[in-house]
Amino acid sequence: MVDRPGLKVAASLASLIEDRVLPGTGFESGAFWAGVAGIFARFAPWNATLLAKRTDLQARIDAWLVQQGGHPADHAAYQAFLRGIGYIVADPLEHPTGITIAPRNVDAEVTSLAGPQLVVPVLNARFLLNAANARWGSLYDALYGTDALPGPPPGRSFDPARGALVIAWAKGFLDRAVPLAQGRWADLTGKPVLADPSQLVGRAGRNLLFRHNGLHIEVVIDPLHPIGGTDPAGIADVIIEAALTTIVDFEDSVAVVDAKDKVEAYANWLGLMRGDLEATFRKGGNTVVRRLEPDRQYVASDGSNYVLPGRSLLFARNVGHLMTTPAVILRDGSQAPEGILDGIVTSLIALHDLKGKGKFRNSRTGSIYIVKPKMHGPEEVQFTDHLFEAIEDLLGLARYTVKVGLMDEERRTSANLAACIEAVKNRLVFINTGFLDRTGDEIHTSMRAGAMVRKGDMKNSSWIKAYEARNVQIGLACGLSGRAQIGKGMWAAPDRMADMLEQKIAHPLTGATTAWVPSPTAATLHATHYHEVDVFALHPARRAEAVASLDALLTMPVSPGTNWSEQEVRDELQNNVQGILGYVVRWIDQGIGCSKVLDINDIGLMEDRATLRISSQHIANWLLHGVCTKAQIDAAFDKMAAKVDAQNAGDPRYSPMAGRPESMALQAARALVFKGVEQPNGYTEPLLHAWRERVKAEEAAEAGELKRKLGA
Ligand SMILES: CC(=O)SCCNC(=O)CCNC(=O)[C@H](O)C(C)(C)COP(=O)(O)OP(=O)(O)OC[C@H]1O[C@@H](n2cnc3c(N)ncnc32)[C@H](O)[C@@H]1OP(=O)(O)O
Ligand SMILES: O=CC(=O)O
Ligand SMILES: [Mg+2]
Repeated sequence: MVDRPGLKVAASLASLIEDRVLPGTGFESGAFWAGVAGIFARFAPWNATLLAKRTDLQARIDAWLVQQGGHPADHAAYQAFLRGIGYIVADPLEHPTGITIAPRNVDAEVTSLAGPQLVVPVLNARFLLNAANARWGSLYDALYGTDALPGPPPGRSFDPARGALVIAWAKGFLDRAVPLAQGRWADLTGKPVLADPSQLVGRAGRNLLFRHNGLHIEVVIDPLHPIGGTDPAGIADVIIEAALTTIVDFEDSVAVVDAKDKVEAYANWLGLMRGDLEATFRKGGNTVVRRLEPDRQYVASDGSNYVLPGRSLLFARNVGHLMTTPAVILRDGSQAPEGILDGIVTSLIALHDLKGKGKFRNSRTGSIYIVKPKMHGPEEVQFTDHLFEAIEDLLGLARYTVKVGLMDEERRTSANLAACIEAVKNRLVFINTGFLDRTGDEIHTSMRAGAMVRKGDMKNSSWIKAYEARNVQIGLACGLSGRAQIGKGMWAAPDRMADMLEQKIAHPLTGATTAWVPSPTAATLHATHYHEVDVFALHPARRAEAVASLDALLTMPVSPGTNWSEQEVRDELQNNVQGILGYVVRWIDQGIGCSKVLDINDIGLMEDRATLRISSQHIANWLLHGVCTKAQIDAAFDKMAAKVDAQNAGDPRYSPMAGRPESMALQAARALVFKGVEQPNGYTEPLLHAWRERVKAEEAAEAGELKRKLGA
């Protein structure tokens, strides 16, 4: 650690900031750190007070539910109780003036376009670059390489029958998005004549650029290409605008526990904001160097240049208010709140973009986009608003330059959504239903109400339907249409693209202007939904709907009975335990924060800290209410440890867990379940961090020992 005015800062972080971030921003290091110390002095105690309030409210809810003897039958009494303890506050939409958000200088990707939002873990430069470049994706590749179309997965050599299916699908899509004046794209043999010629907005060589619902589609015409050569119109590919926005995730998809990890994360964000991030890796026997794509150049019909962004608009998801970081130590010797540090450093780094110091532009309108997760209720959102004001003052930025994406993923936020929106109304750029964290919080908040329904049945609960509907309805009532995104949650089955194509169209149909996808391929396929549905045209009808009731939102997913068979209980436990172990073992032992983990049916599911929160809270709930015994959970851990070991047998860095009670990963996984009831809001971070730090300390000690031996 090195001393800086009012703080101790990890040497690696001080060096990143002073040697690589501050130069070019116009800030001098001493003044910068003094300003940072001032922000911590003001906001760290406030942050602690907010966390204490979370604990206090949860204790009151627990006590009330115990006193009621479980799920209260009387909705009115429950609401009155929640209002009495300050869990529910006054709804600004009930005020005659209502609220209309008013963010300024927001990019078109957020205000007036509807399309996919990709999420990418910040620690993986190869994925980060791929995500930023996922603004454009090949529809042919996305269809050919996934299960989007029927038939066996493609092998090494080109399968012409599958190729024909791909082309038929893509041309069917063009028929709907860019219809021809006569006939179908499949029958085209020459130049297309469009039903609406104004859809042709540019050309690049022979390629044609079309626009539909604000999104672009480039039809690649190349008769010399192996595919184009066999196509009657010479069409070699259909490239579509895909991930309009991407969230660079510092939160639930990464394992960041110390200064070294934080510096790596911030350095990658710096590379994105400066435009010089590179990743070199081996793929398919070749060395690949991946960089950010430049903007795309076309010629409009009047001969002028038509330039389109080559990259997705990037947001940084900071961590929430809960955790602290050893990267900065405050004057009283305590660790700094990590969310405050993230806010300061990610904004500071984004100055490189704002001041035009980078190779490319991220925000063309001069905004910094930060997603703030896991906030509980309006006071916590207001805290973020004030923190961002202080950061703007520190960095000499105009008020409301730093924008916020508000995750609606905790119950107290859903129950007070309009008040939360009001708290950041001048900087709000999205609301989003993070249904995974939200499910974890649903279980934890009502832990004492009774045994929850099975995990798979959660999606049919009345609370989740009300939650999803209210988010859109309240968003529209607060004027988000045309000003900010209304977003839907993650498609957590990255290999199930046929299912995604079938189901995720529901997101734009409900009025969402964006929805999360786990990969560039998923972004390309999901983008087609925003051609099928003109989301903005649906908004007036959605806006006219009555907002789903608060009572429905507050209805707890407690099972009406617990007479599950022994087999059903075993299946439920094993499914949850397998997900927990498969995810935790990589987090703890290898520092991997987001994984594709096989579920009990061998389907690879995206697991992150939010899905872990659900699984661990669910088992903790069933144990608390006697649906299962500790012995049954132990048996599930024994059986699934062996299964997860077998699934990872090909990984040379993997340490088995079965029969090894000393495995730190296994101990962490067990603690998440057996100490689940007492975890703050059911979060998994405190235990994950503690165990990962132990593994890192052990590895460092072993490395030191080896060095000593080699030196001796
Ligand atoms: C509840 C929440 O908070 S959800 C938000 C947090 N979740 C996420 O961020 C999920 C992001 N997605 C991912 O991390 C990954 O897709 C995983 C872990 C789910 C699967 O990863 P893998 O098993 O390695 O994926 P898979 O082998 O199918 O594909 C890898 C290829 O896809 C690309 N890819 C996969 N996901 C992404 C992504 N999110 N962004 C960019 N590229 C990606 C990789 O770059 C790689 O391509 P390359 O070889 O050309 O570099
Ligand atoms: O962050 C997203 C979620 O679903 O949780
Ligand atoms: Mg979340």
